[in-house]
Parts: sequence; C-alpha cells; structure tokens
Amino acid sequence: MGSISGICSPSPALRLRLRLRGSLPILPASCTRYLRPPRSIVDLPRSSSSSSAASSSAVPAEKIKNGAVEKDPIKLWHRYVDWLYQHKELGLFLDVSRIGFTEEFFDQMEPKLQKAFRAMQDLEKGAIANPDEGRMVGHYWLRNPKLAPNSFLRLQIENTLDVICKFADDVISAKIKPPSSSAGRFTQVLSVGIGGSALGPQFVAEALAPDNPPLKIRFIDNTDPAGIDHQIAQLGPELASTLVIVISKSGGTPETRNGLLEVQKAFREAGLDFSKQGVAITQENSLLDNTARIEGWLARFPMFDWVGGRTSEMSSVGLLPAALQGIDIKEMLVGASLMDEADRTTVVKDNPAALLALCWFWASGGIGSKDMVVLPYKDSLLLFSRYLQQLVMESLGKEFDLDGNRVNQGLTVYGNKGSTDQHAYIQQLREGVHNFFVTFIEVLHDRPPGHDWELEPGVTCGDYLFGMLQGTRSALYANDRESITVTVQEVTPRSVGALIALYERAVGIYACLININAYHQPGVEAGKKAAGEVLALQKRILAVLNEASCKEPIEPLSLEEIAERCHVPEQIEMIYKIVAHLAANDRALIAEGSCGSPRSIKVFLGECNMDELYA
Ligand SMILES: O=P(O)(O)OC[C@H]1O[C@H](O)[C@H](O)[C@@H](O)[C@@H]1O
Repeated sequence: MGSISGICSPSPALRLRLRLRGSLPILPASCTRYLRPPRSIVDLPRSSSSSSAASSSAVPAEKIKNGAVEKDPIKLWHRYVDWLYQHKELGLFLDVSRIGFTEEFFDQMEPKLQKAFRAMQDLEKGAIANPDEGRMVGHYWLRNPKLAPNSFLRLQIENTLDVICKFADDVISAKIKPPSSSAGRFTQVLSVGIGGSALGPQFVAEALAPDNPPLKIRFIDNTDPAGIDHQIAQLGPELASTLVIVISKSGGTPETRNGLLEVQKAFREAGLDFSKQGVAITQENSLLDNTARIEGWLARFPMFDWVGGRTSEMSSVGLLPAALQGIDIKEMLVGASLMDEADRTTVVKDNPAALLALCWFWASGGIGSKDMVVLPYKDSLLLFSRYLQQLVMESLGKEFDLDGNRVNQGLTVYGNKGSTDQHAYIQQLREGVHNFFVTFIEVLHDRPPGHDWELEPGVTCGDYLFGMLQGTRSALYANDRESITVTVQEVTPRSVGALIALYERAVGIYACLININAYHQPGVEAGKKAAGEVLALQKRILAVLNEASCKEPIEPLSLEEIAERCHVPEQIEMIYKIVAHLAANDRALIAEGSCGSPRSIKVFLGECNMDELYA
C-alpha cells in the first residue's frame, strides 16, 4: 500500500472535534485522510489494480450471491480503502465497499461499462441519444458550453446564463421592481411548475437557500385548489411584491396552466397587473411563451428541447429561482462541471458515476429487484430523494428496451433523511423484507467552524448525527444489508451541483447497461390522456343533467340513465365517481334511496321535490 504524501495536521475543526472527544485517537495513517477534510492534496493508498483490490477482500461469488457478505473487519477495511473514490477538489468521497460485488462481477461488467462510456461520449458530442423523440441530450453542455456540438448552441447557453444573472441582480437590487408594492422591491418568488419544473428548484431551495434570502421562494406544484389557496393566502399582501415564475418546458402542462390561471385570478382580485410580475421559463413559441409574449410579461427565459425536465436544474429552470434566492449558481455549475469531468474517465475505479451504476446493477440484478433507499443525514438535503425519484424512476422505469424487448425496467427510489427515518421505517430495513440497498449521503461539517457546542462532555449534536449514520450503516450491514455512502464536506452550491451531476451521469451509464432510453417518458402521456377523457365525460354529464334540470318538474336521473344519455353505459362507475365529486363540491345534487347504495341514487341540478323522488 503506497505511503501517504503531504501529511498535514488535522484541520482546526477536526482538532476541535477530536479534542471534544478527549485525546486524539491513534488512527491508522491510511484512515487519517478520510477524517480530515481533504483541503490538502493527498493521495489515498490505493492498490495498483482492481484485481489486487478485489482479491484482498473478495468473497467467493457464490457466497456473496447467497446473500453472505464480507464481515471480517480488517478485510472490510482493506476493501473500503481500496475502493474508496475521492474527488480531492470537490472534497467528495464515494464508498462502495458495503456493496458486495465480486472481482468476477467487476470483470464481467467492464466491457459493458466501456461501451457505456463510449455512448456517453457520443451523447456529449451531440448524438441523438433520445432516439424515441429524435433528440440530442445536452444537459452536460449547460455547465460546459464548449462541449455543445455547435457555436449556436454554445452561444445560446452562455447568453441565457448571462441574462439570468443580470435579471436576478436587477431584481435583487430593485432595479426591476413591482409596480405597486410598499416594499419598493420584490420580496417573494412564487414558482408555478410541476415535475422537473419544480423538483430541482425545490431540492436546491431546501438545500441552499440562505436563512434570509433576498427573495423567499414558495411553490405551486400541483392543481390542488386548496394547495394553491394556501400559498396565495400565505403571501397575503406580499402578493404585490411577488415575482411569479411560471415554468413549463412544453408550455402546456395542465397543472401548471391551472396554477397560472388561479394566480392570475388572485392578482385580478387584488387589483394587481400580473404581467408586471410574471416571468415565463419555457420553450420558445410554446403556448406559455406565446401567452407571456402577447400579454407582455416582465421576462421570458428559454428552455431547450435537448434538456429534459428531470435534468433541467442547471438550465434556466433551476438557475433563475436559485439566483433570485441569492444562491451562487455559477458555483453550482462549477461543481457539476468538475463532477462531469471526473465522470468522463474510462477507468471504472476512478469514475464515481460508473461505480454507482455498477453498484446499482449488482444490488438490483440489473432488473430493479431491489429499491434504492436514499438517506441523507442532513436536514437541508431532505428533498434529494424526491428529486432522485423523478431523475431515476422517470429515466429508468421503462416498458421496452432499445431493441423493443418488453423489460419493464426501473429502480425504485425512496427515503427522506437520517436520523429521522430511523424512527420510521429503518426497523423494516434492518430486519424485514430484504428488497433494498441504502445510499447514505454524509455531510462531514456539522456547523460553521467555531459554532459547535458540547451538549454533553466531548459530544455535540453533530456527533450524534454522525454516530447514527455510522451505526445504521453497520447495523444494516451486520444483517447483510448493502449500502453506498456518498460523503461531501458541506452542503454548498458546488457540492449540490456535483451531487446532481453525479446522479445524472450514473443514470445515463446505468441506462446504457440495461439498454434503455433514459431520456423519454412515454408512460406519462397515458395518464395525461386518461385524465383528459375523465374531464370530457364530466362535461357530457353536466350537459345531460342541465338538460334534465330544465324540464318541469326537474327530472332527476339515475346513474344508468346518465350513462345511457352519455352513450357510455360501460362508464357507469366513473360516472358515479364524477357525480360524487360534483356533489361534494355543491355542483350537483344527489338524492339517495332507502338502501343508500350508489345504485339507488338520483342526480339532479337545482331544486327538486324530494318527496316525489322516491314516492
Ligand atoms: O415542464 P413541463 O413541460 O411542464 O413538464 C413537467 C413534467 O411533465 C411530465 O410529467 C414529464 O414526464 C416530466 O418530465 C416533466 O418534468
């Protein structure tokens, strides 16, 4: 094992923590680096090749395949050190030692991974990597415009970033301000968008927004009227100093359109001119773009068709909301760019995204047989799992592979945060059905230097959090539950950018390994279409009820009669559900016969003589 170059004393923060725990523990030299933030350039002792790494701790495949995993602590230590990935500049570590892949498995996967690397290289050069939609996949260009396949795209990316920064600066400095607010400046951002037009901005806001941001952000990310009312009510008079950002790549998503219409209604009722406070982020000439242009909204920012919703955080979708909160978006881009660069190496052991994809394939058998539980032990990363749910499951959850074979692929993601989740479902993880592997996200810095506090001799809150993570990792592993640990020094724009890039690339590589298109979402359309059919049926029901209500006396209708008049007798159950929802919102009236069964109800609009109804 190589010697460690550049030994330096532990950082003040670490020395503080170590002092808090009493005397400096005697740590094997090789692990000192891990505890100390790698601000200095150090080289971890790594074996010269994967074979020696794997052989020093490899367990016979049949043993591992049968669920037995390496338990010898010294062998585990060697496996840990030999496989530990470290990005020195980012201060990011990836520990895959608690995933039990064997040397044989690694060797088997090497050719597939090399093929995936070539596919990712082609993708970044502008290949049609989304063949089902005939599109390029260019989210990596957003943080390194020089990679874009032509100067036009490069300039689009660079110019968009410039106008985003300028606009945000002008809003924060009140050069751009609302027309009628006593505050004299914008104080709030209301983001209206759903899916990839919300999840990234929500994750980043939760992770990085300062305690007192220049503009505080809130989200309408659904078509729930109560949820919309709640956000608008919370804004109250501050609606007058709210910048409304409507985000929709397609420009036609129903939930987002509904949110916009509801917000515009609130503006009208408050006597405010929405166009003076509205911003659109959408593809050029989309319905939303044209609406914003025609209505003269404050600003419009482009989305590009070669950036998918779930990989749009580094586009105007994520950058504008973040910048308005005072988040350093250029640092986010730097973090993503540094991670991208690391993910371009074809040496698997030095490629963190490839290592993640390898672990996912091993743990889930390449068919999603195990779920990915995401457990950040940091409150501010709470929404990372929700963000990854779309990025991973909308990318990998596909019915057919690229050769047209029905594969029903996927990788299920869930989780919230540790140690909180230890008091919720870790019981099942530790002892119950073994259908998962865990990804811990570890953040080494607990508090800004000098702000730590001992809540008992030599122990801080952060020590508990650290101990809970390590304890859970050990307890799960002791019961053969595998895990990955991603470690960052602290939650910063740079580390968040790196995490996003790491998982975007890992999804891309894994998709190559399982031969699916990670960049389209055909299944979503089915749900949208079905929703449209429900609304169309509701309109027909209301027309039939209106007609019946115009008769003297009013003609209450049974469900069968409604279904017959709508010419869809087979839809009687949906008709009942629609009628029940209408009645619950006082938009239809239901009278029930003595048995109270849905079969005996009569539906009508307006007043009706109830005595005659069941006479
Ligand atoms: O940004 P929009 O076009 O409004 O789309 C919002 C979301 O809609 C669909 O659900 C897609 O599957 C998502 O990938 C997308 O993020």
